[in-house]
Amino acid sequence: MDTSKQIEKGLIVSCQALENEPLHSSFIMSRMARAAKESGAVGIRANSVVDIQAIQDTVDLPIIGIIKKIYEDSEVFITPTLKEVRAVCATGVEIVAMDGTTRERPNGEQLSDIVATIRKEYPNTLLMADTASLEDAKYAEALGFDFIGTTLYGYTNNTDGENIANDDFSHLRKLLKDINKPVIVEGKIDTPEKARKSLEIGGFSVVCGGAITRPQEIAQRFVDEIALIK
Ligand SMILES: CC(=O)N[C@H](C=O)[C@@H](O)[C@H](O)[C@H](O)COP(=O)(O)O
Repeated sequence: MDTSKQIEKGLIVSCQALENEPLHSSFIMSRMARAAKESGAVGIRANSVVDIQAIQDTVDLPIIGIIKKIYEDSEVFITPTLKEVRAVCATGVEIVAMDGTTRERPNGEQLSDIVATIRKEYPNTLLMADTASLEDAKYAEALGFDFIGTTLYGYTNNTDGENIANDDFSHLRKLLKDINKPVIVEGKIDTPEKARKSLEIGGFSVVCGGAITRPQEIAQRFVDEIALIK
């Protein structure tokens, strides 16, 4: 089945727990993915080859695969170099997501070269650009990405402190005006209402992570609310 059709107007659940998080475990991430599927999610986003493989063994939903890796010489950390992009593609995921900002990449690599190489080596893998700004999104669209994600809005120096829901989703609205490729809304979508709004405005699909799969974030919201009565 066509991956785009499968994920259109649906919920993609990001099942990620880094080494420093309580649920860091491929087994647990695979169970998170199963729970997401049982709830009607249409796709999964996952970090690392081992997590992707565990999830592939557990659910038959399309996966957006990434590898987070820190390099000393760059702020880019989501599937930053050709090496990680290749490793994600080799798992057979339907979509590989990578940093799609205009920032300098590790080892002086160019995003245009990575895209050209991967299109040749993995012509069937769809490419998603994790962007932070309208400028990034235009750049990624020009490079031929299949999906533009809002993933890094609020997470770069020039967007620090921003939130996708601010000002009635003004950033998303601007993107949708200027970008023709499908926009996947991701990052800080922490309520069902925000997820619905993202799609009503014109988002192609919506990715939710922490609000579903990071219990420490979920519990914190309860604790913070309760603290208000003291
Ligand atoms: C900025 C960054 O590192 N984002 C990562 C990208 O894969 C994940 O840590 C997020 O959980 C994911 O984007 C979903 O977002 P949220 O958890 O806010 O729903």
